[in-house]
Amino acid sequence: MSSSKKRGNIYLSGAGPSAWHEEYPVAKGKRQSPVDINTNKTKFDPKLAADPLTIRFSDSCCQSIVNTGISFQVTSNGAGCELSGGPLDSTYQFAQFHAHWGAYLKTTGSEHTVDGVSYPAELHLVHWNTKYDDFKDAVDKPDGLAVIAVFFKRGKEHPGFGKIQDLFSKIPAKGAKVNIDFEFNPGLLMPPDSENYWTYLGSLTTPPLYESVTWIVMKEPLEVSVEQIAILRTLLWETPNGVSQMYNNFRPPVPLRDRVIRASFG
Ligand SMILES: NS(=O)(=O)c1ccc(CCCCO)cc1
Ligand SMILES: [Zn+2]
Repeated sequence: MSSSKKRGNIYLSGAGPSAWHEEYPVAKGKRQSPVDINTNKTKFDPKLAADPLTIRFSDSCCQSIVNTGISFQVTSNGAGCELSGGPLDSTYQFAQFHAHWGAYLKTTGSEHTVDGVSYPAELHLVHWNTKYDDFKDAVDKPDGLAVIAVFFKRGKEHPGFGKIQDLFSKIPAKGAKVNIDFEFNPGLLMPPDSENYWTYLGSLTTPPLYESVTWIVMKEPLEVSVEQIAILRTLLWETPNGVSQMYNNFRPPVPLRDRVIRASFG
């Protein structure tokens, strides 16, 4: 078994994201993610406001949390959690949320950037198009997924996210999974104003990098405390030098190519 396979850390094995194209040629494709959102080049689209994005979450949709080896992932059966309107032509069902973050005392961490500026972390709420049978069927289709991205910024504590972080100690290693036996509404993780967003056609930001995602990037970040950002790094992952704290599990922005990022606001 090659060391990169044994140490399945896609960010630290070999040259990391810049080498992904060797195994996944689509990494150099025409609709890859994440991207830098240059606010001078985004285009307001009144149609996005005419048919408002409808985001529905429920108290009973989060079932378990797992250490995927590259992030935490809260998995849902999607009950009562659906996304429609805005840039979407059909109903998408919630499947899971996870996040990406940076290193101690660094400003990087998010995957998307805004005018070249990173946030310390970025949350992804992943949904699949219900025109397909299930997530697995949808995951590699051009209109298969819709992901809501929420930037985290340092500020006041977010008790709701803290409830999820309290479970991190129970999933110390890749593959570890525990049930969530309390009500948690993922809507808690949306910023106060979720009317203003950017949207563009992109991809998964980790291998297999399928070009199947309609991205919906919230303009307003969610405030979490500096301690909560630090707690993200208490999750553990495998590295070529053994098990260590999980951080820098983000892909840096890739070229926008022939795409325009639309804004739901003027
Ligand atoms: N960072 S992301 O939101 O683009 C994202 C979402 C979902 C997956 C899972 C792909 C499973 C392939 O079988 C991978 C990445
Ligand atoms: Zn992600």
